[in-house]
Amino acid sequence: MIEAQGLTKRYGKTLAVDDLSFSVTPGKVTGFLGPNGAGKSTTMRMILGLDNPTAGQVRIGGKRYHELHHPLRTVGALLDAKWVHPNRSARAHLAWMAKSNKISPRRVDEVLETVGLSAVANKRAGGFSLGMSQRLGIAAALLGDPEVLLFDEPVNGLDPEGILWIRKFMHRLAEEGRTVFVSSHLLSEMALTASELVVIGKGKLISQSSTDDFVARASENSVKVRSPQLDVLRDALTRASATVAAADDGVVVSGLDIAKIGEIAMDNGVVLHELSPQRGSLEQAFMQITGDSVEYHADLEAEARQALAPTAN
Ligand SMILES: Nc1ncnc2c1ncn2[C@@H]1O[C@H](COP(=O)(O)OP(=O)(O)OP(=O)(O)O)[C@@H](O)[C@H]1O
Repeated sequence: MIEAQGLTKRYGKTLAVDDLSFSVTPGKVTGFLGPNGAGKSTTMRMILGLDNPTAGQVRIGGKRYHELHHPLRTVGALLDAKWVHPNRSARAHLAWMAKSNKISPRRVDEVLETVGLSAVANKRAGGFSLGMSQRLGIAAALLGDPEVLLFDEPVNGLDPEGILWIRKFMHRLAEEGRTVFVSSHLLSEMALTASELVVIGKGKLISQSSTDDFVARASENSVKVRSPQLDVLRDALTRASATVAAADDGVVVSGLDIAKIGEIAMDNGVVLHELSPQRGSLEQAFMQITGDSVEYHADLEAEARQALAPTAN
């Protein structure tokens, strides 16, 4: 469990993180999203005690990072996959980390096996591909068998196979009951990986919710309708103040809920071939909620406006 309360970080005039409160619970993959410069890396560094908050605090399992007796046994992190001595082998790198953190050397071969690097364990890490380096970084994060795992942009630059591997691996860690907190720019990938989202903009919290709710709240409520009597239906729906737009082989209706559209069709003796809710993508939701030049929706409007407003207030 990670809990941030009023977390704030100022670098000179830049307010990188601004009164941020959120929680990340075990047993799920929680995505950490925000436009460039939103403050994600700064937040992760504060969680890991690499940066001190200007105000507020963040706790892991109820403790600040500096209060943890064996930090690597509580929280593991992948921040920079290339952070490894290039001439050291993968095994030597992990053995050095294990030793300096009083972790059993047996764990080294276990984690190499877990991330599928056993066959190259004695090869120079400097010669690793990005995907292999990411796996080595993940192995290092797993060394202390921690309950909490943080990954900053773990799929950046990976090929589809590498991305799929990371996605499945995160799911597995969450299924084991761990707390998995992962930032990424790849929204479509995040939609498949994370069931929960913390979204920030300009250092402030915009939303914390399930991924499904985030997309649903931001997507305009619209319904796809197909019918052999579209003209009759279009007139009836328009009379009921719905907006009807042509789409492929049918129409997309907004302004009425799906049940009402079905009832209007029935009242007018219209046969329906399709009546289905339309869902936006995480990309659309993200652009809508974090972009400056768009109309915000429902209850997110006030939160998003506030979060995206200039910070000099
Ligand atoms: N050490 C630092 N000194 C000064 N300003 C910093 C420092 N680290 C971050 N910042 C500033 O704080 C803000 C947040 O940066 P941060 O790297 O946390 O954002 P981010 O969401 O991780 O962005 P990206 O996705 O582009 O990596 C930015 O305006 C950045 O320029």
